[in-house]
Parts: sequence; structure tokens; C-alpha cells
Amino acid sequence: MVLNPVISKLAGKLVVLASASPRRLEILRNVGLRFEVVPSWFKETLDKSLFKAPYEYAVETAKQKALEVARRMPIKHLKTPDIVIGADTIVTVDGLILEKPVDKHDAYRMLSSLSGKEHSVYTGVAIVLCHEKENEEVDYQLIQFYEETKVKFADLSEDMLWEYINSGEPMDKAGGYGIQALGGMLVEYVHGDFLNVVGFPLNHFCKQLSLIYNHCTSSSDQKSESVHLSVNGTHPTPVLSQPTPSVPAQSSHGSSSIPKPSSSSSSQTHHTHCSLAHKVKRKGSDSEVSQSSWMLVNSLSKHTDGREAKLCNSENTTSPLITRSEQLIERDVTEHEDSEPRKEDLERISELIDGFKASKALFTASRLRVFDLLHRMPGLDAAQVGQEVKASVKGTECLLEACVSLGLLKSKDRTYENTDLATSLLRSDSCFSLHGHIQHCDDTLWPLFSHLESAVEEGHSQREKVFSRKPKEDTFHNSQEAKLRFMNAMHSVAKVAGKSVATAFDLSRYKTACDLGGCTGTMACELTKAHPEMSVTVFDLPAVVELSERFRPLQSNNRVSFVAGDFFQDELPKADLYILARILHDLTDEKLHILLSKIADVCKPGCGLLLSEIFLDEDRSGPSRGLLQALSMSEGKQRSATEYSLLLKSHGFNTAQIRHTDNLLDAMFCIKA
Ligand SMILES: C[S@@+](CC[C@H](N)C(=O)[O-])C[C@H]1O[C@@H](n2cnc3c(N)ncnc32)[C@H](O)[C@@H]1O
Repeated sequence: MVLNPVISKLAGKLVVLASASPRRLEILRNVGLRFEVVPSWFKETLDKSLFKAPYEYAVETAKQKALEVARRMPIKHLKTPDIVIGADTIVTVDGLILEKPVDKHDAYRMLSSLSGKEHSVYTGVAIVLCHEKENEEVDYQLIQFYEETKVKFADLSEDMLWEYINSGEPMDKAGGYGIQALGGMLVEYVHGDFLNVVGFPLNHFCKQLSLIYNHCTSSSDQKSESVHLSVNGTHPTPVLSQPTPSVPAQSSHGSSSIPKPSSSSSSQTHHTHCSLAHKVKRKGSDSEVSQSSWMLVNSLSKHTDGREAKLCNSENTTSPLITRSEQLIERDVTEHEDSEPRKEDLERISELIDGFKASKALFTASRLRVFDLLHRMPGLDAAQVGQEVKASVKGTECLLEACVSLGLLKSKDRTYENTDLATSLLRSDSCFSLHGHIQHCDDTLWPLFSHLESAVEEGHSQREKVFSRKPKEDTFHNSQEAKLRFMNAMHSVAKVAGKSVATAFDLSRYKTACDLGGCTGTMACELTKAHPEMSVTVFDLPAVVELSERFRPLQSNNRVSFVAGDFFQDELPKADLYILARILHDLTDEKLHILLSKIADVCKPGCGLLLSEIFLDEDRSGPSRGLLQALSMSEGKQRSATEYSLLLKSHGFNTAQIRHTDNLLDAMFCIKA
């Protein structure tokens, strides 16, 4: 078929990719498609023996992935996507389906079965079109197809197999190899779409989109027709065994002409329709509607006149893929809308409403050094505390009682002492003190958040307005006091999170490291503690390096040294490992690429890059720590691990490992290719 421009047709639509595969993301991003990533929760555990042909399995898995996300988003994310794309890639050889290896031995089994032979790579793709109707129901239409590519491997020696397996590359890839990277060495020829082997048949996908968007009008029946058109190829219609009936998958060689309707059984008639009517009623629904809607998913049928069909088979009850608990959740949502609020919902909302009061109580107690005082003199009453911190008795008593309710203090007979939490994190002189960070939150972030509405309306930080300064004069570029306060804040978080980051990966092969924007040298110090043969150069702006002497006790370790400079303008110190902790999220895309290019230029192959940031969940639904921080950021943005990984990949750094540390910062270790 003639391919017409189609990616631009999706502009302004909420397109969702129900897959976290970095390779699929990259393929789709490279063609300029703008989409959200919401990885599917569908477990890839379909019984392969139920499928007559391997591609049916890939198509069904893709469909279930996409449908799971399409159904979840209106409920969990409170937004309905326009399009959800699901995909599943499998490798087949000798009648066996190979997915991702579970360990090295599984990878060996897979790769040796491919050695010297031709195999097929199938990617099943499901496109779910969601149509939100006026009554808040959602109609889903499904288009699904697959693409086959044949690949021939060279004869592989044992050494070659193990060298490849030990590179770590096979582990997250169907069939145990990645054709776009080291795995390319194993391949003698490829017949068909190369990108299909990478994980997404882009050309076939664009043709399908073209059929949908260039051939249909706004009438839903015509949409169905165009969809109907698109799924019927020359390939024989697969008949899936119950309980996972499917619509037909189009052959990779499917033509765009209208095929003859299937003449056989009624179930095949259903299969020739790709339109899937699945309604989710979000308001004023009753359970019967919900139940029948799930059944409609199962029936996969919609008459061309737009009426939903009855179940295609009276024995066709709710598929095991759409579980009873999902039905219950569905009913739960609708039934609770107008009933009494639940206790846990009220608690959660009160907690959120009062969040700012709790923060400010903590900030105030911290500023008045209440936790330092009660560490030195436990068991004081409110009057004694008030006298020491120079505050009213009444006000102090309220503050102390609030701190007790927040778990920061304990009280006995109207006297007060620190809880363990306060002793460990809130004293200003404790090893893991967050005092500096708390002060920064009070002095800088609190005023910014009180202007949040303007920030949201205007789309940029309110620093200039709030602090009556030009952005360039802001924060640590200002007074010595402000600089020190900023450094203290950085220092305190790095103290708490530094060890988790420094010990997240085996970095023992690196002897010289450079912490770019390393501030007080806290992370550098943790790295030298964790890696006794490593020396670390902290590279930061001259004003920061000058003041870093104040944090001297920390730098007693003589393997930490400081170099003053600007990482955008000056030459970077030589090292075989570079550290970027809390740097990238704060930079505009332009600055970020300048910095990464500079690092890539000084890195030889094998050099390491240790990135430490808060990694957002792939569907950007958390953690709120990261998302709330974004509300006060002046430049830059928060990203998921996959997004960072792709960014670094574009500068030649391959992600070797990712660690969600359960501490304040996550970590990623990359190696220069
Ligand atoms: C958010 S702090 C992170 C500090 C430290 N990496 C950590 O995680 O604790 C950013 C650091 O980058 C430094 N920085 C900002 N711009 C810089 C530049 N152009 N050259 C060198 N350092 C810079 C700042 O001085 C600051 O110490």
C-alpha cells in the first residue's frame, strides 16, 4: 500500500505505550511520536499450548497488555487515552517459542538452539482506540496485527556464546539477543523488517495508522469499517481456542484491499471484526452493566450497525484474563461514588490538607533547635523549653504537643524528649542530620510553594518574584550565607543517601573518579569509603569549592580532592568514572546535552558513569517526592530510569544496572560503549 504521512495525525492525542521496553520507546520516539509510557501490569503467562500458531500468542499478549492499560487509565489515572499501543516480541525456532531468558543457563539454551539456523521473530501489536462518549462510557476498538522477520545466526562457538551471555545483553531480550547491539555480531542475514527484530514493526504500524486515520471519517461505524479493513489480510484467520478468542492477525504481507468476508463458522465471523466494543461506565453505573461490559470484551464482537452483539457463545463466560476481582473493582468504583465517604479516604484527605501544617511545625521546631535542646536536656517541660528557645510558653506548648502527635517527640507527665527519629535525623549535629535540608525547605521551597498557583498558571518557577532577584543571582550565587545554606542542604541529603548510592554497584575496577557538581564532597567521601582504591576529584564552581573547606572534617580522607571550575566551560578533570548526582534533573535539555557531550568526549570506551537522581515510576505516577520537587524546579524535569537510560544512550553510555535504593536517591550505572 502507499504510505501516507501519519505520525502528525496523532498530534494532540493522548497516545500511550503499554510497554517499558527501551527499544520500543526509542523506535517510536525517533519518528517524533509523542506518547506516555504506562507499562502494562498484564502478566505474560498465557498458556502457549492454546495457540495454533506462535504469532497468535504474541498478538494475544500484545492485546491483553494494551487492554489492561486502556481499562486501568480511566480509573487509576482519571484520564482516558486516545490510543494505547501494546506489543509483544517472540522468537520461534523448531516449533518452540523463546521469550526472555530467566538466567544465564536459559540464555545459553536459547542461543545454542538458534546457532547456525534460521528462526522467526514475531512481534504482535495491538492498537486500542478509546472513544470517550458523552455519558462517560468508553468504547474500545481494537486493531491487531503481527510482523514476521526471518533471521539467520552464524554457527556460534562455545566461547562466543559465553562471551555474549557474560556481556549481560541477552537477559531482557526475547530469544536472548539484541540485534541492535552486540547481538548483531551473531547474525548472518535478516529477511524482513529489521526494527521488528529490535522490538517494534514501525513500517507496518504506520500503515495501520494510515488506514485508520487517512481512510476513516468521524462516524463510528465508518471507523469500525476502516478498522475492519485493516485487520483482514491475506493470512489465514487464526482460530484461537477458548478461553482466549482473538481477532485475526494480519500477515506482514497483508494487502490493503478488502478481503472477502470469512465464509465459515459464526465464530470466524466474529473474528473478521476487529472492532472491540468494551464499555466502562464510570458514573451511575450498575453492576450488570459492568459485568456485561467485561463479557463484551470476551465476545470481541460489534455489529456493523453499531449495536453491541450478544455473547457469541452462550458458554462464553468472563475470560480468566479478565478476572472477577477486576469486575469487583469496577463495581466498587461506581457504587462508591455517591455513598458515604470511606474512613481511609477521609484520613488520606485530612492528611493531605494538613500536610503543610505538619511541615511548618517541623520546620519551626527545627529552626528553634528544639531537637538539639531536648537531646542535651531531655525531660524539660514547655515553660523550660520556651525559656531556652526564647518563645512564649503557650506557643511552645502547642508546638511541642503537635510534635508529639507527629511522632517527633515523646511526652511523659508534660515533659518532653526526642523520639529516635528526632535523635537520628533532626538534631543539627547528628551524623545523618537533615537539619540543613529542612532549613532549605523552609527558607527557599516554602515561599516558592506559597506561589504555586502562579507557577502552575505561568508554567515557570516564581523564584524571581518570590526572592526579588534575577534568576542568575539566585540561590548560592548570592550571599555567603545563602551559599552555605544551600551547601548545607545538599550536604545533609548526600550524607543520608550517599552510602546507598556509593555501594549500589561494584565499581572496584575504577581507580579515578570525578564528581561533577560534587558540592561539599559528601558523595565523594562515601565513594572512597566504599572503594578503598578509588580517588575522587570533586569538580564544582569556585565559590562552592572555596566554602567546601567549612565541611573539612568530612574531607579528612586524602583521596578526595577539589577542583574549581564550570562544567559547561572548563575542561573536565580526567577520570575513568564520572558521577552526576542531582545534576541532570535541574538542567534544560540544551544544557543537559552540552554536559553529556562533554563527558562523552573525555570518556574512553569502558569508562563508567554513575547517575544519581530520584527515578520516577515509568508511568510517572510516583514517587510523589520526585513529582512534588518538580513543582518548584526552575529548569529541567524529573525523569524515569528508562528516560535517563535513553538520554545517556544517546551519548554512547549503555545502562548496565539500575538501583531503586529505598533511600532518598536512586542510582544508575552506565558504561561508555
Ligand atoms: C543540586 S546540587 C548537587 C550536589 C551534589 N552532587 C549532591 O548530590 O549532593 C548541584 C551542584 O552542582 C554545582 N554546579 C552547578 N552548576 C555548575 C557548573 N556550571 N559547573 C560546576 N558545578 C556546578 C552546584 O554548585 C551544586 O554543588
